[in-house]
Amino acid sequence: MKLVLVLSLVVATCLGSTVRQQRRFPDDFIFGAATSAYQIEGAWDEDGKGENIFDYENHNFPEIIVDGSNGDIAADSYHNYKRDVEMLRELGVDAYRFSISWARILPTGFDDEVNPAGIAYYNNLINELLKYNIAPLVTIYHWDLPKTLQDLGGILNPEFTDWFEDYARVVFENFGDRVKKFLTFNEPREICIVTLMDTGSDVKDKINSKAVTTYSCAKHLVVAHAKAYRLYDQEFRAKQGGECGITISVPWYEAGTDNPEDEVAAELTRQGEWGLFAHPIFSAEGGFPKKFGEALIEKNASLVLADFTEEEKAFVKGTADFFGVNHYTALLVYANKKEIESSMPSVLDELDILMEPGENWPVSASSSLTLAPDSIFKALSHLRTLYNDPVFYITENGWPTDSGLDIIDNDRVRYYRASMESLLNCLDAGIRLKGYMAWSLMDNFEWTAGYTQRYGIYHVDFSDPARTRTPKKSAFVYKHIIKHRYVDYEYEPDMIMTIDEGH
Ligand SMILES: C[C@H]1O[C@@H](Oc2ccc([N+](=O)[O-])cc2)[C@H](O)[C@@H](O)[C@H]1O
Repeated sequence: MKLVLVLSLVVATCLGSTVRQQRRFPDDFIFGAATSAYQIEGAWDEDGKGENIFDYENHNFPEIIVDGSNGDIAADSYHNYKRDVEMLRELGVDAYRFSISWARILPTGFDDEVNPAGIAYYNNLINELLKYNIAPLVTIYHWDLPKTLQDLGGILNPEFTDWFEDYARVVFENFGDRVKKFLTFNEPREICIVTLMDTGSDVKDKINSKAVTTYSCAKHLVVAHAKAYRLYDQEFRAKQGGECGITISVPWYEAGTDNPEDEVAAELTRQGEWGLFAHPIFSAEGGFPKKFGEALIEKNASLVLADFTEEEKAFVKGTADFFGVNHYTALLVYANKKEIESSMPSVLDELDILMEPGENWPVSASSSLTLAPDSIFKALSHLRTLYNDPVFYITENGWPTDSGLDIIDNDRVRYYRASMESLLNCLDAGIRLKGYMAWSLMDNFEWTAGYTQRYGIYHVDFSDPARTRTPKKSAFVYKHIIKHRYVDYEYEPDMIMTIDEGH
């Protein structure tokens, strides 16, 4: 009897692990890789491109960047786009997420002067992708605002919403016949809470007025998004047949203990960090998250949450065909425990909250970025409940390593495999997750970290004028997952890259 019990336990355990190992991604799950214009293109002033805020900042204030570098040449994708597409074919991906440089197609930021060379560049890239059945997923705005518009107040100018709508029209008109998925903005949270602080001429003033700045920025940004979405809906969708969404960065904020106060603090953090941007678009209520605003006021905050008018709420609500999620990491949240002022100004500063990674979570080359357990699943489960089960795409997810030759990037492989398990957990739970974009296709200019952090699954030699690209171990492992639709922990690549049939 005992023997039978032991045997059935062994069989059940083996079956359990076999089942776990063989969990598969459905055939229609979209795998891809992502980049953004300023981070890879280079050719900063070539063929009529206008200056953007990063050209200006990084040329004039190089001390902001860890290694004093800039994106003038970056991975030189402006001249290497055919090699980029070849890499995508090697990987066997279904989609490529890239962004349009606003100042490359509209050098002054306004739509009265369109740069034909800029349009031609993106046409060439899109056509090259389509030649090999790789679907373009286009981000309209990935942070690189034309300098001319920044000089007029940038996103804080209420007219920004019209400038963006005009720009989006040029994008839909020129590329929408072939591009079937658009993202209006990449990461409003970072635009309004982080990069807004880095750009423009008077950084200190901006930090002083950070709350007002964050809320106006958030409002202008989601209204601009809604204008572009409604424009697509009314003038382009019927003939082009595509979809339009937005990408929000969603780190997972988890209560540090079972204490209900920590759960309240965690939810306030979620709402203050990404709810400010997701709630107006995806919630049934619309506008800024009410509970978050009330909590701020209760704490005698000096800030008052300036909400949307009823008309604005209705205009913005429901303006996304899908929810793009950039997800990298998680933090544990503790109420009433803040010991130090955080270096990054935040609308949460008024609340007494401590956030830190879990003790045993592996840390990457970026100290704030750790491998947190099952955080994609936790984040998407929560978003699904809050926002009535939207369709999701993971539009970025990746792992930084230090600069250097990290071709055998085992840490990145471990991270990607953990992410894949978390994606499969989402699919098992019935979350409507349709695709995943690895950040990044190749090493690139990592904002204030310059070239000191590498996220690529292809290495780029930045000392080589040709910017030679070499696949890392993670590229082979990702390719294997895409091809076989499951995570094979036994797989050790031979490191010889080829293009398989069909691509
Ligand atoms: C590496 C990429 O980073 C993206 O931005 C973020 C934002 C927030 C987090 N986070 O963990 O909270 C991670 C990355 C950005 O969109 C992309 O351009 C890359 O730089």
